[in-house]
Amino acid sequence: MKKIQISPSILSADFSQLRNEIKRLEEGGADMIHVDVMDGHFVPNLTMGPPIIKSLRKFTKLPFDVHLMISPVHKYIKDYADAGADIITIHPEATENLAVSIDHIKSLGKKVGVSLNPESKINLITDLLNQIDLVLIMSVNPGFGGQKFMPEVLEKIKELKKIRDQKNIDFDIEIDGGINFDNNKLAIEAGANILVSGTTIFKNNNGDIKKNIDLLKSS
Ligand SMILES: O=C(CO)[C@@H](O)[C@H](O)COP(=O)(O)O
Repeated sequence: MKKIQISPSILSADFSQLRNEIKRLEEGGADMIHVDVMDGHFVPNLTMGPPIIKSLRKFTKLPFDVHLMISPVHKYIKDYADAGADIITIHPEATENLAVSIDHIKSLGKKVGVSLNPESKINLITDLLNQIDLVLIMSVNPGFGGQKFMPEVLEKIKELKKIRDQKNIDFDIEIDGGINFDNNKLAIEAGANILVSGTTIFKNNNGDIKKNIDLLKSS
């Protein structure tokens, strides 16, 4: 079984204190830092671009797990790679040619993630799974933190895990959206090994990040 990892989403952090928030996440045992990039077009919200990632890069050695919710995405991939992203995750619907965008991310020396929205089917990526390092399953419609977990996506995770076993290939399964101390177990049992969480990590237990990360990891 793969090690369970936590990727806290800084969408729920105090933006005026991002450097300190990242330090708190590092001290609290985060395995990576999840950066939600939104363009107000692919999703109905605007967040951060490469300069913010670049300015934070020097303050942590943790990998930056960058989720690009932007369309068209292809021409911006290099900017995020140059800014210091370690994992670059894109949506199949946001690029004209998913295989070409995957190759581009690899050519920049970065790990490739592909994300599926709740309504997106696995067959969008089945043929490319052997090229992908991470599949990010959205358990909310992307755009905002603090939304309600959609349990129906657990079936998609089970199916992905089955395909991974059958094809004997290796990729991480990450889940994102509404993850809390009740559904973390369901996500892990279904096959997810990386949990993204914003609200639960930053807001629960008076913002005790270490406690919240430990609780999310224990299943
Ligand atoms: O990308 C998104 C939302 O679009 C997520 O990364 C959320 O930011 C996770 O936040 P919570 O649902 O845990 O509050």
